[in-house]
Amino acid sequence: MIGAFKIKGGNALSGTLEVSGAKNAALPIITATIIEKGTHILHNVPNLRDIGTLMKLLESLGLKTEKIGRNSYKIINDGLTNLEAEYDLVKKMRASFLVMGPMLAHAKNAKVSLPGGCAIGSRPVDLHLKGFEGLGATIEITHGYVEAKAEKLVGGHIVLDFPSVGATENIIMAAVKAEGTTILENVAREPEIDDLCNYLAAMGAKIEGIGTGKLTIVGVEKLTPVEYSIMPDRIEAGTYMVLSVLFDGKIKVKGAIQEHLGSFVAKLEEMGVKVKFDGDLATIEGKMEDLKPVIIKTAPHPGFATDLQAQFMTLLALVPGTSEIKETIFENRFMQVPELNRMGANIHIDSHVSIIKGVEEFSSAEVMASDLRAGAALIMAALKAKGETIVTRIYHVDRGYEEIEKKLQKIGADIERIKVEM
Ligand SMILES: CC(=O)N[C@H]1[C@@H](OP(=O)(O)OP(=O)(O)OC[C@H]2O[C@@H](n3ccc(=O)[nH]c3=O)[C@H](O)[C@@H]2O)O[C@H](CO)[C@@H](O)[C@@H]1O
Ligand SMILES: C=C(OP(=O)(O)O)C(=O)O
Repeated sequence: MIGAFKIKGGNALSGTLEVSGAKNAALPIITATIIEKGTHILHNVPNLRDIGTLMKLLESLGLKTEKIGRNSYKIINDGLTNLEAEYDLVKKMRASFLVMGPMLAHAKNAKVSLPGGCAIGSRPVDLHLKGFEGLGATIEITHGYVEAKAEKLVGGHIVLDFPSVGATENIIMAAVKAEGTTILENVAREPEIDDLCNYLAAMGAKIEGIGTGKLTIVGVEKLTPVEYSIMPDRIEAGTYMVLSVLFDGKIKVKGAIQEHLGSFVAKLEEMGVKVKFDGDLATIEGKMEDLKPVIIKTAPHPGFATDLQAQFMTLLALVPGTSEIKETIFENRFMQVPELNRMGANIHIDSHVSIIKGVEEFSSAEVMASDLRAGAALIMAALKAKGETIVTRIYHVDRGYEEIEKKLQKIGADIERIKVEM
């Protein structure tokens, strides 16, 4: 038996959806607690499967983790008792590889299983490893594990070939306690990187250039554990804003930070949607029947986020005319397409481009979530489709959306968590 959502589409949804803490900020920040001994307190941590997996990994390394509130954790670091992050935990989630930089910073020694690829792409880690080498570590890869060691970490000048989010995070965390100054160029500028840097800076790390493509990190001897609250999830916010467009703007989104959503909002506006922000409350104005097709290309931030591509496709599938989405970050991130087509969409993949011809409506079907954002895209299609849709393999969705069915029920959705035979 496997978890699924049973969704009866067609209900008129309205109300306010609240965004939780950002998964993609919480995960690196949790790994950063490995760097320094002491008691770390984190708030606004979303209740997600990925968070549970990472806490287990931290425990396996010798840290103690305790949930001290609905979205708060106490992480006690009395020193690492194990310097090996095992395949069983790392394979469940790519972000597990982010323990490597912190372990190096803490113990100058780390053995971490290679994460391998996943449904959306091959997801290599060569840039992470080059960065560690640039800080003086030696790297050995044997039997599916990466072992990194250093007598001491020393500041270096590292220029990334590509602004990789994970590599930027891992290298920053390794560098904050390295001896001397590290200059990191062509780094990723995703808001989650700023959140990680702000967290490290709150602990006493010296990082200049936060929010830019060049970071200068002056190593410090010691950090001081602090209490920190994770930023809101801009991908969850974007997902719910797409849902709002699908329901003619009847849904407001609380916890949407305008500066995090620039190119996404620009695309909505190009389609004819008006987006207003009152603080962190986003309101959508526009009717589905008036929307125009658009051409989208995913890109590193501040470009259009790959993590919003699948959800946006659900919207474009119902917009008259022909839209296009080019995916440039991951080689296999159109897994939602055959499933959306099973629900009546007219989408054709030509290499890295999806050509989307708008249809009038979706029809209900049994469909399968292949990955996290594809799952969200299918749930939204199901909420629009007449009849009953079953979305299976929702464990993917649980990796990244906190209590999605409860949030959707509150705005009038007929969605229920069930078990089905697979
Ligand atoms: C730039 C980008 O949009 N990154 C996304 C990526 O981050 P994530 O950190 O997972 O991925 P990266 O940003 O590292 O990868 C971006 C690209 O760089 C390549 N690469 C990466 C590391 C490496 O060592 N070698 C290498 O070649 C990858 O194959 C990929 O094509 O997935 C996350 C989850 O979906 C998103 O939140 C991030 O926004
Ligand atoms: C694919 C995602 O996450 P991860 O990098 O953890 O696989 C995502 O957040 O959309």
